[in-house]
Amino acid sequence: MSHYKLTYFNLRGRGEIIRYLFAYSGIKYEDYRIEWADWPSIKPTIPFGKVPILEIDGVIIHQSLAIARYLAKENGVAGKTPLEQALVDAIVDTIDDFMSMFPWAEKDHDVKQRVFDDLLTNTAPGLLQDLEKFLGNKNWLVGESLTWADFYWDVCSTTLLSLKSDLEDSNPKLWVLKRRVQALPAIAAWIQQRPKTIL
Ligand SMILES: CCC(=O)N1CCc2c(cnn2-c2cccc(F)c2)C1
Repeated sequence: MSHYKLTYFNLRGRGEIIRYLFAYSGIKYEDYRIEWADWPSIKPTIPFGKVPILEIDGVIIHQSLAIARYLAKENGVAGKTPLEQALVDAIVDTIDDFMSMFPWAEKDHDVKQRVFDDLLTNTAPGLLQDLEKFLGNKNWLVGESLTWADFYWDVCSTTLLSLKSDLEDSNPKLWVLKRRVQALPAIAAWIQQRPKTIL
C-alpha cells in the first residue's frame, strides 16, 4: 500500500482537484496544509518552490494538473480512450487558463479588485457560454461517463460563484452538471467534511 502526502495551503485553490480525486478513489492520504507563517522556511525545500506537491512513497510530483492527471488515470476517470483523454485535457486546460488569469497574490487591493471584476464581468460569460455549448445535452463534459474534467469544473466553478454568485443565472446545463458532480456520494461526503475556506 503506497503512502501519499499532499502538501498545499489551507485553501481549496490548486489543491482541491487532487483532494477530489483522493475522495473519489477512497485512497487514504495525508492532507498536509501549510501554515502561511511556515511557508518561507518550507518553500526552499520544495522542488521548483511551488505547491501543491504529491509525495508517493517519497517520490515527489509537482504541478497540480500533472498530479491530478496521474490520479485520474490510476482511478479510471481520465477518459476511456486517448482521444477522450485529449478532450479531457483540453477542457481542463481551458478552465485552468481562465483561473490562472486571476492575480491571486496581488498585494494592491484596488488593482486586484479591478482585475477580478473585469475577468468575472467581461471574460467569464464567454467562457461559460463555450463550456455550455461543449457540454450540450450530455450528462458529462467528455464521453458518456464521469471524468476529472467534471471534477475540475465543479472545483473551479465553486470559487467563481464565491466571487460572483450571479454567474449561476446563465448557462443552466453547466449548473446541472455541477449538482451531478456534487451528488456523487464520495464528493458529497468530502464537501461536507472538508475544512471550510473562502478560496
Ligand atoms: C494566494 C493564492 C490564492 O489565493 N489562491 C491560489 C489559486 C487559486 C485560489 C482559488 N482558486 N485558485 C485556482 C484554482 C485553479 C487554478 C488556478 F489557476 C487557481 C486561491
